[in-house]
Amino acid sequence: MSKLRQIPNLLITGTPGVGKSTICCRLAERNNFTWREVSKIAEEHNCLEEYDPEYKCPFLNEDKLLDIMEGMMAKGGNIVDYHGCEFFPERWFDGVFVIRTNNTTLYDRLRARGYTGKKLEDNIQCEIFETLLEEAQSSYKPEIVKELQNDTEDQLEENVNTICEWIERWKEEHL
Ligand SMILES: Nc1ncnc2c1ncn2[C@@H]1O[C@H](COP(=O)(O)OP(=O)(O)O)[C@@H](O)[C@H]1O
Repeated sequence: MSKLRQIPNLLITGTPGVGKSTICCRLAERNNFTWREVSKIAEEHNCLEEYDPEYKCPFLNEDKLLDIMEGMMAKGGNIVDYHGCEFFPERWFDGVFVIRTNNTTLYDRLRARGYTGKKLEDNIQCEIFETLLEEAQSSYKPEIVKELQNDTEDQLEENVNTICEWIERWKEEHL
């Protein structure tokens, strides 16, 4: 599938609060790419099912979501934003960026978002145990997975520049 694409598809993943949306929004603007917020797509297309009382969030019907997204991904130019990565088809992505944040910074961001109790603790643990990094490394070829630290405004700027440069390089290599 990637051979048919003239512009790449990217996956921006990481624990909630690491800065995925912020990065995706800037990337989409600078590159004229489409930002695909998976949680929003799932909500808009009724892919969310019964509520999980423990995690205070609904279950995702992954098969239904993938069917809906398949057509969107065909042409390239998509930036997919989600706090999970193992259930997407590997062929969808040319680059997978795992965004990381140090624990105390992430704690403050999630508290500011209103997270408390188990939900807060589980997300901090997810970051400490590098869950999303491992998930990405076991789901995609190592050469397309990159880890980016995103604690400060300077790093945010740097990360957006790094990904923009990566996009330009990919385009040159796939002319
Ligand atoms: N590099 C950064 N430096 C400072 N604050 C940041 C940075 N990246 C994101 N933030 C802030 O952290 C919060 C969570 O970011 P967000 O993009 O919503 O994360 P995610 O989409 O991964 O859940 C937001 O308030 C955002 O403004």
